[in-house]
Amino acid sequence: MSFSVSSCPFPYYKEALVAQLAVQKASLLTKALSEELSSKNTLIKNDKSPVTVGDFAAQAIIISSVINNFPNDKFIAEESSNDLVSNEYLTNQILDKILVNNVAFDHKFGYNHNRLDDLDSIDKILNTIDLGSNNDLSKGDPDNRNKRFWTLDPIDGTKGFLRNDQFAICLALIENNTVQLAVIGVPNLPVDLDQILINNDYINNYNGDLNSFIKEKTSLIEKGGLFTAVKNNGAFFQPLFNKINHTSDDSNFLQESNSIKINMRKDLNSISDLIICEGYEKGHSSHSTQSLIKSKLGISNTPSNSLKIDSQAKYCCLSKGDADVYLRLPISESYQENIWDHASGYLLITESGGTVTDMFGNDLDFTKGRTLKSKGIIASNNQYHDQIIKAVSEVLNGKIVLQ
Ligand SMILES: Nc1ncnc2c1ncn2[C@@H]1O[C@H](COP(=O)(O)OS(=O)(=O)O)[C@@H](OP(=O)(O)O)[C@H]1O
Ligand SMILES: [Mg+2]
Ligand SMILES: [Mg+2]
Ligand SMILES: [Mg+2]
Repeated sequence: MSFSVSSCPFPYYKEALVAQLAVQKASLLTKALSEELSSKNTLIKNDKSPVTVGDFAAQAIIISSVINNFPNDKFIAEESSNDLVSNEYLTNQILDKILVNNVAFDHKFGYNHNRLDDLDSIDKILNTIDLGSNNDLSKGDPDNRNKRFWTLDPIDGTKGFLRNDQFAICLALIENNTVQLAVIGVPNLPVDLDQILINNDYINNYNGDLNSFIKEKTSLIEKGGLFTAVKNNGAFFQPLFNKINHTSDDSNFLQESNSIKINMRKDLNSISDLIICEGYEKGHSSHSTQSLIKSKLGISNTPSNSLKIDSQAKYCCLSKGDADVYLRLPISESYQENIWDHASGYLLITESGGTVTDMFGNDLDFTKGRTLKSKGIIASNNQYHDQIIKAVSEVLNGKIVLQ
């Protein structure tokens, strides 16, 4: 069930290949589900957030694929089978979707290696899902310094997924206390974000049947991105649903495959030219604090300067120059960000020329357990990072209560 590649000078060569294929396979399944009504079959977890057949299936596929190739590796992943206990309907659905997707994946891409994962029973699926939390990396108050582990968000932006809007499949490898490899699949992200903005202009001035107009326009837009970053080797974009062509003896495989090297926008003329990305859900970040920060910086709050996007698709937009800053200010004093919500995006940004810090300007530490112990996230193209952090501090000092 595993496949071998000959030795390659590119760091994390085999890890990157396995991660890309696993994320692509999970993306195929979740993309199909996001267009189906039955995916709205949702459980609500103890923290009141939704989880779907797609989240569980994607987690099982990716963990199984990685473990088959790296049997000693460990995971910190979002989902747990506890949330599925005795739900026979959902467990059957998960197995069914995984088996159908195996056929679809082989048929669509015609990969000629053995299957990545080996999920053929409900027990195997549940045990695999729990490899994401049943380990010493996740329990108690772990110190994960100097350990090698993966962190996985099988569907980031589950609420966006349920709206058939933006969501992301996010996988990262942490070793030597830093994120070394990141792969993100964004099935619904337009390849060219400008097309959405152009459409918004058309839409504002359109007098006919708006619903059918939007349906027709958006169905023509090419969607789906696979983003890969390797520490000290850059960030890359390729279409998510194209065959991934790697040759094992290629020392520079990321450039040689379908992918293009990407970079954040640089050398803007003024701070008011910054395009800001924020979360879509009002319950996940403080839109009011973010508005105050934008106005302090002199950035207008128009739809083309301020994009509201679910999931780590925000980091993807920044990394290829469709936006310049991601603001995520907390809505409560007590919330701690999960490492799987930011690890992949963090490397994607730093490898495309940007910076990611907490809201005070400090680096992020992914080795302190399942959550970051810091507050807030600010990602930017670096050019005005210090000014942004200063504006955050001024706004928060004048506004002690967070929302
Ligand atoms: N209160 C609060 N504050 C901050 N973050 C929270 C909060 N509650 C949930 N979450 C996490 O938000 C993850 C989704 O993030 P998004 O960037 O998609 O949210 S949004 O775009 O702001 O709507 C979401 O990830 P998924 O569960 O994978 O969808 C959660 O881990
Ligand atoms: Mg969730
Ligand atoms: Mg998430
Ligand atoms: Mg998730």
